[in-house]
Amino acid sequence: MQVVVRVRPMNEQEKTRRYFQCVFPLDKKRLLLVDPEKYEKNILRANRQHERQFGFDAAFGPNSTQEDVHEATTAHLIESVVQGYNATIFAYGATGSGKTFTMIGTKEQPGLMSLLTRSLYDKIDEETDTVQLSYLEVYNEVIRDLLNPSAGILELMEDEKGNVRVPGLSSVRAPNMNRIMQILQEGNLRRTQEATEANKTSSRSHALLQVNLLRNNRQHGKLFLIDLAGSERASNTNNTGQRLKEGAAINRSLLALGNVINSLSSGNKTRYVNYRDSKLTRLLKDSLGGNARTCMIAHVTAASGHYEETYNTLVYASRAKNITTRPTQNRPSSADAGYAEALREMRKEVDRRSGAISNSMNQLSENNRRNGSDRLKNGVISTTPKKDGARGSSLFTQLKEQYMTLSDKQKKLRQRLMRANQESYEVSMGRTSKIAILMAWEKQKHIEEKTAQSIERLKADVSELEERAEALVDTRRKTEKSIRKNTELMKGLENRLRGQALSKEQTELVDLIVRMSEIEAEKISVRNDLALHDIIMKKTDNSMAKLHKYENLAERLIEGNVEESDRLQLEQEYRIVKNQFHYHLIPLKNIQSTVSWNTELLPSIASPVSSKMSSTDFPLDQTFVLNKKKKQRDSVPLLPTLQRYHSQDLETMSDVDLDSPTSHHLPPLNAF
Ligand SMILES: Nc1ncnc2c1ncn2[C@@H]1O[C@H](COP(=O)(O)OP(=O)(O)OP(=O)(O)O)[C@@H](O)[C@H]1O
Repeated sequence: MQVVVRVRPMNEQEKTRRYFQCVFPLDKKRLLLVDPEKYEKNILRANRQHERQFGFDAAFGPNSTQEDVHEATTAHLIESVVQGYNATIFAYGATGSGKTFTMIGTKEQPGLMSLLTRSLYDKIDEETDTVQLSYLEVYNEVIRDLLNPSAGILELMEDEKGNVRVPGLSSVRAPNMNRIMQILQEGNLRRTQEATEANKTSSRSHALLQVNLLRNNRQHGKLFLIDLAGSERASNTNNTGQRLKEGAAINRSLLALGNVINSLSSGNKTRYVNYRDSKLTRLLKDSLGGNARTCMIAHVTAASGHYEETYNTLVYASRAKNITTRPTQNRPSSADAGYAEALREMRKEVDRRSGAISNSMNQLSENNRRNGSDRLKNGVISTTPKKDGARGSSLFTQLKEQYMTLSDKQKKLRQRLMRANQESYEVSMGRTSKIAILMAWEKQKHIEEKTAQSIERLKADVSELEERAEALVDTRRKTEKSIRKNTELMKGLENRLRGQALSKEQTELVDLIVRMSEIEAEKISVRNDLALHDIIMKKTDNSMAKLHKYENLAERLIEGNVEESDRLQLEQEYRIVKNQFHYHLIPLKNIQSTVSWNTELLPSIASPVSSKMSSTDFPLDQTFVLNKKKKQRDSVPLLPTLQRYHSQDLETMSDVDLDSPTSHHLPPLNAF
């Protein structure tokens, strides 16, 4: 985790109170904090150490600008997001220390939320990338959608992949920078703000802006920007009543965040990290200990009157510096890069050759026109269009355009097939887990009413998944039919094109566009395989994380030096994690039988695109084209027949390797 500190300048009120500067930037990374007591003549404390140095990844003094902070800390994170990583930036500090100023800023001095999203727009490829925004606040442990306040109170859920989600949270497409600014402004107006002693417009909630980067409509990179509520103490802000209550809630989540930071930074890998204590830590789970690139911007004021908060913030930030995260890319984008590169080159080549052919044909047509008029003069009219280069050329060009249009349609159909495949995989895995859980519970003799309700809900989930699976089978069938029909049309067009090709250039152009269509199909195939692999890897990673957690809990319980009150909670957690681990493994164990098919209409790739695929030799590589044709399979792939779940089917699922369920071995019904 990158940790930086920003010192805000003293304001008029602080100057009137005759506070003096007590934080001094020493250089670009270090700060000196001077205890105001140094200047008081207190004999009892004369020997106390009054100065302390702190070192961070960067330190910004009172005169730093928004751009300074952005350039030195967060600008490079955008590069990571474009490459497919997740990044998180959060502003920490006491009330009035400048968090909202840094994150949101003013119209004249826009903050990181605008600067970062602007640089994101500069870097993305508008043809393939889309930006989506979600904006929520956590106030008094309640989550609200800042973009759609009528959604009411939202809940937090952890899905079976361990990802934290907020169902019902709206996300809006942000086509340009102006729209982003408008969205942010609207959202900020809805944020819970009140005047406190310490800040006239104090943000009482934690605000989380999520910027999603979609590439070809799939999740690619994610940016989380978080403006935390002030870490003040109630006594300092003279708050009472509602303010005191929310102060406690703010402190609870910040305390939980502090505990998480302490556990993660202790260097003890087996130390238990409790994210569950607050909504904030649950939301930030993936960003703190997980795979995101994280930057914390701690804020302090330079004024001596806030020495205590400044000291606490700097100690908090120093601890956070010890947290290490392991950023992982969302998807290895390089595996299909060879195909993308080859296609780009081929497209250029097609344009070049088409241009050359149409030039020479225009020339030919001009000559024919002249000859024609000569012939007319002599009373002779040519009636042989096949031999007429100009007419042949325009038909050739038309057929070529038609072929390219069909090829484009084929690409879209294949992409649809790929999406249906991926979703089928996910649906199948989810269904297997859920059925295994149901089986375990239905074997129980005595079921309480509350549990029975959960079982009913789970059954409803299973039948929803089954309906979805059936719909997907239908989509696959229809799409495959269309692909097959399209393939025939393309084949017919290819034959007509070859018949029309009069020159070597035209024959080569036909080879090229046919090959391009094949490479497009291979590229989609590689992507499909990667995505399926990714789904399995994520599931495996998640199970490994559960295993790790399970081991940690087991070790702590075995060691025995746990307080009695903690022990009960630990034991309960241990049982939940143990069961989660067990049931997570089931779809992985059954992966072959669960989803053994892959579509044969996406060509199977023996080896990744080879270096010999250069723009000069692949288009005309006839042997390659012929080999590929021989390999093409025309049999219809068998789709697995979906067996719907009925409780009497329990015994038929014997391949699910379950221990006989006991009350200690029952899977949590709602933890998935
Ligand atoms: N670096 C800065 N330069 C100039 N003014 C600043 C700076 N940082 C903060 N301020 C000003 O200080 C005041 C308090 O800042 P801000 O509202 O950002 O604090 P905060 O930490 O978000 O407080 P809270 O937690 O209560 O929301 C604002 O008027 C803001 O404009």
